[in-house]
Amino acid sequence: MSVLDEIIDGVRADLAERQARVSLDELKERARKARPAKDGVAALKGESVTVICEVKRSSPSKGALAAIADPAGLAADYEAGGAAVISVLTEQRRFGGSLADLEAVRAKVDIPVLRKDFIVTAYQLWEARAYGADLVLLIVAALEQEALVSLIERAESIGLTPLVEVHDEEEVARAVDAGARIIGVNARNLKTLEVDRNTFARVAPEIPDHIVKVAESGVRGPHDLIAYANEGADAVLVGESLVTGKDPRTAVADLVAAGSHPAIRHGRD
Ligand SMILES: O=C(O)c1ccccc1NCC(=O)[C@H](O)[C@H](O)COP(=O)(O)O
Repeated sequence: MSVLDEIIDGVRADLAERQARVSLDELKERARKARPAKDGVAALKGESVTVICEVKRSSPSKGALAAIADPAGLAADYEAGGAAVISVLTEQRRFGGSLADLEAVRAKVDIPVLRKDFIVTAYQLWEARAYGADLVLLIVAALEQEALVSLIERAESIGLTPLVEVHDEEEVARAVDAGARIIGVNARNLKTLEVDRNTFARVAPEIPDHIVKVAESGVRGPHDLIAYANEGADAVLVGESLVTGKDPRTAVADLVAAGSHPAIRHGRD
């Protein structure tokens, strides 16, 4: 069984517990009262390369990364540094996240918030909206095509912007066919956990121009952002290097400054 399959087994077990406690109708009612969702595409596509900053306590590949007692405070630092979107990992078993983290972050920042999890049912989309998310991650490798199409449509219909994650050319074709407006190319293979920063350069040319392109994982600092930008990234998603660094606000500001540097060609020349 791959790491991704193991994670999803755990996600399904935790999901069943939540579904037994909270009805879909209750979630929908809560979602209706939530602040209207912000536009994820508008937040990520700009003149400069934008930065999605992640609240990530631990990971299957590295174990414990950072205690993060105050996820909302960390998110506020990210926002002050110039982040375009905050990514909140809500998976509990392997990443130490929760819906409470999502809710706390949403209450603190004004920029859009991404629910980063392993979404396999519409119930999780309603949870995302009910707890204040504006975007949701949908992982192509975790979903049959019919489910992917249906979750993208449902997400859009309730105001969520899906960030559709791929790792190879075949998954790009599936994401495009399914109607993705934002595609994230993850340098991390979720089945082996290997990180290959060449993945974006190989896979991104298959993504049509009108789709927002996000380079995910393995960004250690401005030099990696500049490399991804020159390969056509509109945005980067950064977790580990921010949560393990000493000064997240300055680290984000350095990334944002690199993203607007005139040396970046990024289809703007
Ligand atoms: O981070 C992991 O080990 C991981 C393992 C299995 C599935 C997903 C995983 N991470 C989710 C992500 O994609 C990253 O948190 C995100 O792209 C940020 O990556 P990084 O900057 O390398 O922390």
